[in-house]
Amino acid sequence: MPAVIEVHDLHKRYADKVAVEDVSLTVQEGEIFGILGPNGAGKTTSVECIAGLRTPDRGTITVCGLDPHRDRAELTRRLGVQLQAGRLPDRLRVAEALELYASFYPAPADWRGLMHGLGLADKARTAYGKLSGGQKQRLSIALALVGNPRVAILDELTTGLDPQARRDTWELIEGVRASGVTIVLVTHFMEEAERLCDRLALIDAGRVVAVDTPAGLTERARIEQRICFRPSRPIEDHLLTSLPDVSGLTRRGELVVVSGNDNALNAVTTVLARNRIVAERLRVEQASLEEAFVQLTGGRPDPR
Ligand SMILES: Nc1ncnc2c1ncn2[C@@H]1O[C@H](COP(=O)(O)OP(=O)(O)OP(=O)(O)O)[C@@H](O)[C@H]1O
Repeated sequence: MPAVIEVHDLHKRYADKVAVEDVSLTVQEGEIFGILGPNGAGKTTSVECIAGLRTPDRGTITVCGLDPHRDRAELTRRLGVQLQAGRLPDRLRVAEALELYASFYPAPADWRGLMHGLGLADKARTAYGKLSGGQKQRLSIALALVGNPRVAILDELTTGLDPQARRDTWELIEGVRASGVTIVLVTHFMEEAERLCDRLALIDAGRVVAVDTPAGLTERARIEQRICFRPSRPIEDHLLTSLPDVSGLTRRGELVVVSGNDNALNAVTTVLARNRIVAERLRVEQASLEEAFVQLTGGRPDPR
């Protein structure tokens, strides 16, 4: 698959603050590429440089073979951008904004279709200043897509949306990807990253700490599984902690929680069976992308 975005050694500082220390990444055609990281990691600065909205201090960027800074006008026709701080004049109505933006492009998307797809049809005549935060957010997504871009950069796509609107937006984005658009998605939501992204870059303190599929990142963090159960009869800890596949055991009330490697479940159930103990309410908790995030970046995802 050809690369649509290539970033090498990106570096950007604001006065005395280094926002991006060293970011290199490649986005392939047709993929949804996620950028994940704690607050202040440099995600927005990186995508603003990719979109040509900021000039890097160092490093090279190409988007569809163009230099985002030098070839800005040319790139605008191929790139749709939804950024965190997007704002429109308060009196501009939803349909007017979409029609206006569509008129900037040689081959725009069907703006009415986008308006319907994003649940804004009944707000067509509502002024921007009267929209709720979630409606403004949906309009900014529609405006990013109205030019029929080859590449779309979406920064915090669903922040501020309720769970249903968030799921509807995910479906819309999957539809956009199916039509061949390459998408770069900055997100704080692990569920969103897992559901939508083919690959993810984890950024921490201005550097890329890992690039992988969501499953690959989880695996890379080598997080153990946890086996929780209520023993039908008392069990002594050492029967389980002495197993080579088990690394720890804690108790939560009546529940026993055993952590260990991939084989721990097998080993634990064998010991239980041998001791005629039934594991009631047995549950295996797998590692999550969120745990991988915490382990790889040392930070917590912002739950906004
Ligand atoms: N215009 C600016 N002037 C000065 N410092 C800035 C500016 N924009 C961002 N920064 C700083 O640069 C660093 C990276 O910011 P950036 O917005 O790129 O991070 P982020 O990963 O997108 O964060 P968030 O998840 O909170 O949106 C932060 O420390 C931020 O305070």
